[in-house]
Amino acid sequence: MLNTYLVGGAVRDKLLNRPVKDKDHLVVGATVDQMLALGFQQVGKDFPVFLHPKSKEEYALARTERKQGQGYTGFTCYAAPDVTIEEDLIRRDLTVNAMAMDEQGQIIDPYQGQQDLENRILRHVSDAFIEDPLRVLRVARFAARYHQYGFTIADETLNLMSQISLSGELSTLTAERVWQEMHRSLDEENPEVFFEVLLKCHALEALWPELHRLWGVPNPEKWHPEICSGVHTMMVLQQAVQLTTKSASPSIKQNSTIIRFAALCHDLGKGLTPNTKWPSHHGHEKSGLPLVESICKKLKIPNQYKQLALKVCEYHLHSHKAFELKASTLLKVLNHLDVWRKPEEFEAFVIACKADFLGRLHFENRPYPQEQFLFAVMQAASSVTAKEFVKQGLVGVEIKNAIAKARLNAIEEVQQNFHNVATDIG
Ligand SMILES: Nc1ccn([C@@H]2O[C@H](COP(=O)(O)OP(=O)(O)OP(=O)(O)O)[C@@H](O)[C@H]2O)c(=O)n1
Repeated sequence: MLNTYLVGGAVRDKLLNRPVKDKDHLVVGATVDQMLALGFQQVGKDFPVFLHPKSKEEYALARTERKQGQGYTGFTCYAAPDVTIEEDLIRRDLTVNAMAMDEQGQIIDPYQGQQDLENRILRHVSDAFIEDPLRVLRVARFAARYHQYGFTIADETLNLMSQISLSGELSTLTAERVWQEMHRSLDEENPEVFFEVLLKCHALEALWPELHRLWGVPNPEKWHPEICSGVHTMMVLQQAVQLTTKSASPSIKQNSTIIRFAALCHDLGKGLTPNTKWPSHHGHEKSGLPLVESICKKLKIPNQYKQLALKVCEYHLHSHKAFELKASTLLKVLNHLDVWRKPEEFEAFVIACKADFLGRLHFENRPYPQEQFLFAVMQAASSVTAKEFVKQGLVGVEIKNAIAKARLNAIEEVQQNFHNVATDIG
């Protein structure tokens, strides 16, 4: 009979009454050969992890880990029947992740994880915490996820996270791991907490200087009572969360992390404004584009994320000023956004712009009639297609010109219909 325990996130989330996604099991006192003889399938390359023959859940042999080399690689692990459960649990990142549950449902908790769970504290288990720089990002992500329950990070743990960040070790993490943590954080209810934690522990400046530069960059008080561009960006991110959950359309929910990423990047250009020009940021939409490109390249971010982020960065002010734009400018923007081929991306674009508008102190509950207007403009313009002009016998460039003209007329009609709304907000 194997001596197995449920460990890690499954125990933590069970105690928090949250749904358990992955069940990880720990096996104490067994050998690789015993596991194979019982029909388990070995999957781990670096240490002995197996899949259960029926449930396919993960079972890992108890192990200790020592860091040998630099960075995220360079661990030597020792897995053998004499490794105790306490020895396995002490190598883990947080006390709330270092609990085990035996088959009778009894909790094994040598590092006071339950107490920290009750006190809503994310605390490292031992000094070995600093051996793994990924933990800086993991703890920031857990802080974002459990913020809703009132969790905060213990001061000593935050100090260790600063120590790791300032040591330069974060640069040893692969792009994929970093993006995985950022992406998972964007999917949480309070992704802004992820970035705020990274700011506090000096990881933001090490990982994304383009984003870090926004803190301390002022905006005009009239439009941005919160003043700081970094604070504004965090408020926009939170608005993007609100707009991509609950009552959002299925396609918006499906693209929620793409929209949130675009919200995060929309004002990067403000970090480049010379301080002699503050608090105005003329041209920040264009100057932000290479910064968005650079973050996406560094993290090897999927193309869909980059495409929307670039569009929101370049055209968010056009969205806010939609009622003041000429029909020809509106048509140009629709062309740039390629709404004819990507209508769903346009919906995502408008939501990200709306998050920017609402993500300001005291603006949170304002209406954003630009949303309805832009959809009406898009729909009217999209309803014009080549078909009718082909029927009339037009060919080549004549068709192109006729479509453009008809689209302009359609947009002007929508402008007339929205005339009252436009004068109200003007
Ligand atoms: N860098 C890491 C990665 C993992 N772990 C340990 O391995 C467990 C399982 O890791 P993982 O599945 O990545 O995380 P979960 O805690 O299960 O969290 P999530 O809900 O995000 O999957 C963690 O609870 C933690 O005990 C760790 O100590 N340090």
